[in-house]
Amino acid sequence: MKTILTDIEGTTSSISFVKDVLFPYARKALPGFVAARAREPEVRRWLDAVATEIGGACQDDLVVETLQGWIDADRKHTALKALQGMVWKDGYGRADFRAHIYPDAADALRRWHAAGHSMSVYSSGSVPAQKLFFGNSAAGDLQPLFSQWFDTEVGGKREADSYRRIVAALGVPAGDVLFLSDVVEELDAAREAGLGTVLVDRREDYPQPRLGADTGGHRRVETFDAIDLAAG
Ligand SMILES: CSCCC(=O)C(=O)COP(=O)(O)O
Ligand SMILES: [Mg+2]
Repeated sequence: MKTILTDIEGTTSSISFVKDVLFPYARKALPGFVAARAREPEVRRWLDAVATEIGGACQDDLVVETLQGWIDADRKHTALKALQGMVWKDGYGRADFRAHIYPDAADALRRWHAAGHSMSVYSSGSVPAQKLFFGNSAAGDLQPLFSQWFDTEVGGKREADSYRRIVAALGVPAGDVLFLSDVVEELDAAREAGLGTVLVDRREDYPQPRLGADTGGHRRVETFDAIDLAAG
């Protein structure tokens, strides 16, 4: 029985939804969110982490500007991702948007779950953001399909040690885990840790198909329908 570990952006869901809907929402809402909630310990902790990184004690306004710059640069910084998740909670709560999921991904996830495969998520988005994402998807509440959730608090997605830690937490042999991602460097790190890998190369996100050397030797599919769990 395979254990499936999946990335989100560019894999189950479109890059455009994250870049064109979630990021602008967070960018706009951040100043008001920080003004209203900066004293809450879980918010303060991450604001302070950003302040430390940019040189120590500074006004929250500067921290907000820094975070907005990181959004524009698509930095996968743990503090930014944690704060984004808190901001998006309001958006999902008010039904301002629902998370995009490719129909083939939603169908396959439901099918694999019904067949008894264990499924987990590893994304740069914070664990609370991941749960909100799948709990409020355009295909309905998919959160119950997943058993474990991992973000960059376990380590960077391009580092083999992160996958070793995930495999230890999953409690199965590395070779029984299949990692799905749109990023070859992430798949390289997972393969180094002994996981099986599939490059999800979606035409909508990557108009130029990645073929030959560009696949890094990973199995390549364009949709989840083409993923053969029996292939090893
Ligand atoms: C699930 S939160 C929204 C996605 C996000 O912020 C992100 O950075 C996704 O990166 P991924 O590792 O899923 O490619
Ligand atoms: Mg991705």
